[in-house]
Amino acid sequence: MHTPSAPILTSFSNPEELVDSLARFILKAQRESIEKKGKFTIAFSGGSLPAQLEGLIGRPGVKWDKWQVFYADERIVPLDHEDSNHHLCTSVLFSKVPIPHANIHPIDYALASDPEELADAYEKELIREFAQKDSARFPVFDLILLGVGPDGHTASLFPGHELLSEEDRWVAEIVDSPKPPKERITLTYPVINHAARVAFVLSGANKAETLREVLDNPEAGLPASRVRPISPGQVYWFVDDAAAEKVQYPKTPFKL
Ligand SMILES: O=C1O[C@H](COP(=O)(O)O)[C@@H](O)[C@H](O)[C@H]1O
Repeated sequence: MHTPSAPILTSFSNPEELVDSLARFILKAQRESIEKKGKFTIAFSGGSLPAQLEGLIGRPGVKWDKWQVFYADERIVPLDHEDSNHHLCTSVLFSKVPIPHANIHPIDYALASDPEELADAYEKELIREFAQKDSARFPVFDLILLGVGPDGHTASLFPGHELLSEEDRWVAEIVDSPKPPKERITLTYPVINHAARVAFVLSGANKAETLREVLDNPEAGLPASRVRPISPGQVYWFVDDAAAEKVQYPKTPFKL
């Protein structure tokens, strides 16, 4: 009944085409969400992802005032620190578009000395946006944008980590991240897998082996393989040809 749909993989031969198609995809998701609910809820990752979003800058039709932006994961560092995903997204995208400040939801760094409290506070921020936790078991993001590290981690869900089996919390802290900085928060699988859409964005030959393992060998259970939104949710992969070099998984031409 709630069997996840198969991931949709699209590979692009040039970077401009990837960036433009991703922006068009996001715009369509935004349009559908605003038509239904009058707003667009989206979660951003850090790493290499924000640079792929430049197709949104200056694009007609983006209703920035309707966006509610959260982070799929965040490093527990000051918001203007070079390791902060919020800082990265702000410098690459948010500072260049007319998004109201109040529509962006960063972590509360004042709680940094207690990562669990910080994660709980971020969960409360989500509850305020999405409804009471009791009435809505998990929030349904309109779109979650994810990257994948070479080890197959996504958001701050790392291979072999106990957080991979979190079933209850919306947001969890991690204090032993194998990739620095050690202290972070992350959306959990129940949240990611309740999203209406999840889009992975991946580029470069250094991700080719990871993509092969994630899509051709999901039984290995790498964190990115476990992202399978329940129906009618859908997971999309936007990759370049270099990243797609080794994968056997069938590719689908891009269409909106
Ligand atoms: O640490 C992180 O890594 C992942 C992957 O980063 P990438 O640079 O290999 O794309 C990223 O998606 C996540 O948000 C970040 O905190």
